[in-house]
Amino acid sequence: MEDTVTAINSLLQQYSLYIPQITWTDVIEIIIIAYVLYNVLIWIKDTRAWALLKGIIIVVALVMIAVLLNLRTILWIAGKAISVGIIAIVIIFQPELRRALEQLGRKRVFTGLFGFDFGRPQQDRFSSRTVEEIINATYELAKDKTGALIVIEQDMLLSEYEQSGIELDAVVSSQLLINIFEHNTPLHDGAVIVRGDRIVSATCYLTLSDSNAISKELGTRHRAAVGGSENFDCFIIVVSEETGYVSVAVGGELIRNIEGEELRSKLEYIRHKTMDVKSFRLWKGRLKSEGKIVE
Ligand SMILES: Nc1ncnc2c1ncn2[C@@H]1O[C@H](COP(=O)(O)OP(=O)(O)OP(=O)(O)O)[C@@H](O)[C@H]1O
Repeated sequence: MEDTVTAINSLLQQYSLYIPQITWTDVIEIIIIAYVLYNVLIWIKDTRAWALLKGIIIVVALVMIAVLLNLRTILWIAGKAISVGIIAIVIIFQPELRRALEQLGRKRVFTGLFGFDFGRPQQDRFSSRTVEEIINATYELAKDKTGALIVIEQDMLLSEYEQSGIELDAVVSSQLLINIFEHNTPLHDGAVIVRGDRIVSATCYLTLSDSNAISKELGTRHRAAVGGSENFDCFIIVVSEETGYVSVAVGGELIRNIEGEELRSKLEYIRHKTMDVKSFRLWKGRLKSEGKIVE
């Protein structure tokens, strides 16, 4: 065996070829870098950074042409512009970078590894009665094409959104939810925040998402649902005034036009566990493959 390895090595050396030794740390590094790059590219694709990336590719192509033609003045300007450009990118994309870091912080990798989970005690988040009340209200509102935005708190406290609205402290009931979103009533605008079995606030303002992935046919209500779920780990239900479709958003992703049974199964799930982006994507994929959602 050793003879074979030596023979192969001398053969490679003869042709000036060199195969580096790959250790298990190299493999780990390759996996980590591939994972990080993949996620950065996905993030770029879903934000304004996508247009920026295309701009950078064009600039790099122009610089390469300048190198080939030895255009020294242009190369000098490009060299000086790089450091300023990097600072400018950080300033321009500060909101996206902040959101990306927040999303990273929300991933359960570290809490799982080191055990510092600041979540609540292991008990049901809300009762199955609350699930039924939310579902009844949602589909009643959908039937009448009354727009609604219901934010269900998971692990992260939604105080920021809560404070932007009018404080309530009422047990969740379908009648109350329907009443809140009734047109031309003082509380119908904005979102309702549900914490446990109670509605804590109405007319709340959620941060609008600036994601390019949101369909152009959707307006600010859906954009607010996506934006709200980008910043916090909440589960958001949207009823469209235009179509009567029920959609849900988690982690900046939206599933449109879902059926009551699907919504019930997910609300039952988050009664006991936190729904994160990964499980939401898996659910989205399954619904798509089963043809249960229309996009
Ligand atoms: N940032 C926000 N936070 C909470 N609610 C919002 C926000 N922006 C808009 N809304 C709600 O969305 C309503 C406007 O919805 P709009 O028609 O623009 O959205 P849409 O996504 O097209 O929904 P629909 O299908 O219901 O028309 C507002 O009246 C308000 O109630």
